[in-house]
Amino acid sequence: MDNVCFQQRLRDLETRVRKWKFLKLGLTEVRLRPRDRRSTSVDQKHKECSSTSSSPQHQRPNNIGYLTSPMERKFTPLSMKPSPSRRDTEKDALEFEFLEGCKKSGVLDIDGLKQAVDPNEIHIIGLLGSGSCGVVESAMVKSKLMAVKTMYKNDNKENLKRILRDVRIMSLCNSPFIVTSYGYFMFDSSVKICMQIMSACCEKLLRRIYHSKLEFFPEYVAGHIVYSAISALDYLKERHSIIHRDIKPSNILFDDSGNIKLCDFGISGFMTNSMAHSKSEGCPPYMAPERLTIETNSKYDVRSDVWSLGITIYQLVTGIYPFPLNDMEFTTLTIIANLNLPSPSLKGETTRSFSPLFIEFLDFCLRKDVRERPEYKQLMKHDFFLDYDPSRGDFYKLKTINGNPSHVAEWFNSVIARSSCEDELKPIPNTPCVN
Ligand SMILES: Nc1ncnc2c1ncn2[C@@H]1O[C@H](COP(=O)(O)OP(=O)(O)OP(=O)(O)O)[C@@H](O)[C@H]1O
Repeated sequence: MDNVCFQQRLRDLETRVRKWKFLKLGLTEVRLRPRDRRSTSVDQKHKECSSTSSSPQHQRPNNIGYLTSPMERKFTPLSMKPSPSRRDTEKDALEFEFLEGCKKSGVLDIDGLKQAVDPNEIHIIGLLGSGSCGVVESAMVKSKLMAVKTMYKNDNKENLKRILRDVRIMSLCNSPFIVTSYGYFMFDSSVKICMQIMSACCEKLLRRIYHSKLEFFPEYVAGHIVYSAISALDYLKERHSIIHRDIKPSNILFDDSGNIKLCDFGISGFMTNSMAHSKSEGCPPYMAPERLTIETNSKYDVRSDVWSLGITIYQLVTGIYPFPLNDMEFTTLTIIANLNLPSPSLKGETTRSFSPLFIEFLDFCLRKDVRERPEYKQLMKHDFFLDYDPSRGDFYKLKTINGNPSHVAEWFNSVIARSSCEDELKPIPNTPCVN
């Protein structure tokens, strides 16, 4: 018998028994909802779990119940190991990548200093948000305030793929428009990514604005988001041949100095010949028409992220998700995918006025027919994008004070000051990706 496989199975068995003992000891477990693509900025259940403990050792994953109890599992004796020809080679490769990744586990690069960190040195402070793959918490590590994303590993191949992709892409990226990773920890049943802490995502801000009846995102803030997001997406494409595939309000983050960065690479993909070749999941209400159409959903390019950014920006400046949402997600997706139905446009917007340049830019992003939708390089030549490019000197719309983009920071801090953090938990009616 292949020694590596035997050891792997033994390790799996040990892990299961350990988790089973853990459950038998009577520690309470809250089962995670079945996987869905919904992400909420703050999940009350997780908040309760995380606030009870400050040690990561006691932060038990809350999804282990239904997937790991040996009582519910069909146990395959070691002698019945599938023959090599029937083995899932992709899963083996992922397990191998996981084992390789373990070698760098616990080595954090904090402010240019690489250091080995013990998991006990992660002191959790509070919950920042949660998504379909795990929770994000603020934590103090070696006197540095960080965001720590914990993703729980199970036997599902897609789950492992997603975790490894997030780790790999976060470690690769070095852009001022992407959240910086300090390093990661890999355990038998979970992975923790330590990253730069941000103040709030656009979804949280939208909820605060909506419930406190403030003005939705002003055009100049939208311009700043467009500039930062397209710069990040173009960097991912040009430098690493990566497509994000999950652009939506909860994956665009602000810090209180007004910087805007992308996060969450769990469903990003590597492209060949500039094309993505996987249907992969995403958040359907933000998916481009070509990703919702059977003939084209396994061959699309970065222009599908341009669409998702367009929908996100439309929602931020109007407060409205531009397609009718009802119980039937299918109906919404059919409307998006139907090229004969009109695209959303700010032209018809009567409650607020926007510049013709902004309206035109968003109309380009929201062209339903992908062949008519521009790529990043074309969008980066558009005057609306150029207005927010700081390297354009006098033409730069956001005049800086002492080198700081003060306008965005001022707007962000005034929204936070004039709204309540409880509002971050309250969904907005007719908006996707909320609980
Ligand atoms: N670096 C960070 N600093 C502060 N908050 C963060 C950070 N990263 C993530 N968050 C918060 O946590 C939320 C969930 O994070 P993330 O999207 O990475 O999780 P996920 O499980 O991959 O979710 P999704 O279901 O959207 O794919 C974000 O919407 C954001 O509010």
